[in-house]
Amino acid sequence: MPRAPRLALERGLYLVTPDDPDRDALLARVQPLLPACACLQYRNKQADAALRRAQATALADACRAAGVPFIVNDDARLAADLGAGVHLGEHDGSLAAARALVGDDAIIGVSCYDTLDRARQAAAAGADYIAFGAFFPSTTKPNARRASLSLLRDAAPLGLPRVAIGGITPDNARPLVDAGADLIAVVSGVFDAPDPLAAARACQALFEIPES
Ligand SMILES: Cc1ncc(COP(=O)(O)OP(=O)(O)O)c(N)n1
Ligand SMILES: Cc1ncsc1CCOP(=O)(O)O
Ligand SMILES: [Mg+2]
Repeated sequence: MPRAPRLALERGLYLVTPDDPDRDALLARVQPLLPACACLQYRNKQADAALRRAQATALADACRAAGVPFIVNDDARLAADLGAGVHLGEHDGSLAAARALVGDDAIIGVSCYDTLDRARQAAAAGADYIAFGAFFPSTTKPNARRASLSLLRDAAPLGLPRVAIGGITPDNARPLVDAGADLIAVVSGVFDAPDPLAAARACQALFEIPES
């Protein structure tokens, strides 16, 4: 029987934060975008533990107020302390250890990169979503390994939400959605856009069913 996450994951934009060195500045960049997000991930690969905790706490409060599921990258301990979900990559510990920390109701997402085998293992271990990518060259993570579109289709029988990541913009995301991505995870395609709110809305609009 599948577990129900605390806040159900809707299809749409999975916004991921850039490496901002300031708590209030990051909050000011993210907060206006929350109405256009299905989900937010706090990711900061430059910050020390104190800044990460301060930024994650501020974002967790903002997400709670906006009704947006909140996920912490890499750090299940921090996620557990904030009542958040956690995203785990291949170097971020086991799903079982994270589950023991965050509890049964929290969302745990797993990076599956370019392999269906990893997705099968994540599904069997109780992941709440599986993430594939990078689908395009990424300035945020230039050395990310690349994935092919067919993976999104091939992962459908696993029955979990499929997340696509890596170099995604409102202009290149359509084929990912058509191939079955339930969420598109985006950093620079929103935050580096001339108008981040317009970019976020354009990503979210890709999931809207056109009126007939
Ligand atoms: C939604 C989503 N997908 C993939 C990743 C990448 O995770 P990981 O491989 O652990 O790399 P880092 O993000 O930790 O550099 C992600 N964070 N989110
Ligand atoms: C964390 C991560 N994993 C694969 S690509 C990537 C970075 C995503 O950022 P961007 O949307 O700017 O390419
Ligand atoms: Mg990681």
